Amino acid sequence: MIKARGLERRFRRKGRNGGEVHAVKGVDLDVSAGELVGFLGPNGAGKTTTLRMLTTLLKPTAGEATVGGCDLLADPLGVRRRIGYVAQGGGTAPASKVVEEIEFQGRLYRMSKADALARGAVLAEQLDLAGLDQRMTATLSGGQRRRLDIALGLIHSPGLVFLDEPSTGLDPQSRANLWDHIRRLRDEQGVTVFLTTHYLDEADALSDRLIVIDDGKIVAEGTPDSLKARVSGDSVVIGVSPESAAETAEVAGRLEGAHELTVTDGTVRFRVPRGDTAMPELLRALDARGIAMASMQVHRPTLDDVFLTLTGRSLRDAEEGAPVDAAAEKETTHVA
Ligand SMILES: Nc1ncnc2c1ncn2[C@@H]1O[C@H](COP(=O)(O)OP(=O)(O)OP(=O)(O)O)[C@@H](O)[C@H]1O
Repeated sequence: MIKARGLERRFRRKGRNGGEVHAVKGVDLDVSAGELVGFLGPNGAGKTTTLRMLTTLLKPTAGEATVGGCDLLADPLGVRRRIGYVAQGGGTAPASKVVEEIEFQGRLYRMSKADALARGAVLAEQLDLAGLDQRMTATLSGGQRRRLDIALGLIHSPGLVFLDEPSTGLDPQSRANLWDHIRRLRDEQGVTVFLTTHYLDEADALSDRLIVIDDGKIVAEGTPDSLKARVSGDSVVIGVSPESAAETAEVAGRLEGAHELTVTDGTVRFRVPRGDTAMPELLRALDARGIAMASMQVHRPTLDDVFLTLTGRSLRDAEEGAPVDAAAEKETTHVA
């Protein structure tokens, strides 16, 4: 469905300070039909720029790709006919009725009014929007508006849909509901889904496969579980009194495979291959020395741990350090 080789995009910064931003630095992608792929990275990593290239909205500075079986550079129209694109923030006009948006989107794809409305009715059923066609889009809830954005992106029945940050701005319940709908698009309609996200939970819950991008380059790829398996061991955090912290660390350090040991005041942190089996042994050893444990947490590795292992930074820290102009020139309309 998607095959990209060496995709690159540079931007020239406007203004006196000028300079160049190398937003995407040679990206290779392979996505098969029926996959639900998450494209994960911090703000400013190059996700939207990659997506805009793959959807023909932005010309690559270098590289090549086929999307939906059509060559990106030689046949952009063919690509557009075969894909749906739901931009960050969507593209509905607040003063339009839902039915008008559906008709308008159908017209962009040269569909007859009757065909657009018939397809709109099917999508409304699938995306839980039935009965809302006479509502002004401004009166829809965040979740309903996001589902309408997706319905508009699917009006021409594309086999591949690109979703840019689909759940941004939604409350937890609407996000979970939207994830359900996205999963069903793939499971029940067979639509291939390529979505960008900087939410670890979204990437984890939704994607069959994750592609992680940082600073314009792919830094990892695999199922969420296989990526987590790259982080060696469970993370353990033990709380003891500050006076017994050093001795606790010494005991923990003797556990088989214990590593990344640190001590701060009364908190001892380390990683160990199997936290669940190591803990009883540690408890017995501390007990024998008369050390009382005040608290204990054992965590399976998270995608944030994966990102930290790969880049030396936590995904959240990377977000905080992201450039502020990342939102510049974001698309807010659907591909026509
Ligand atoms: N039109 C533009 N002109 C100049 N720089 C740009 C332009 N578009 C993007 N950039 C820069 O390219 C880099 C990648 O931006 P991009 O929007 O692709 O990141 P992103 O991973 O999608 O981030 P976000 O999660 O915030 O959407 C950033 O440094 C951004 O500032």
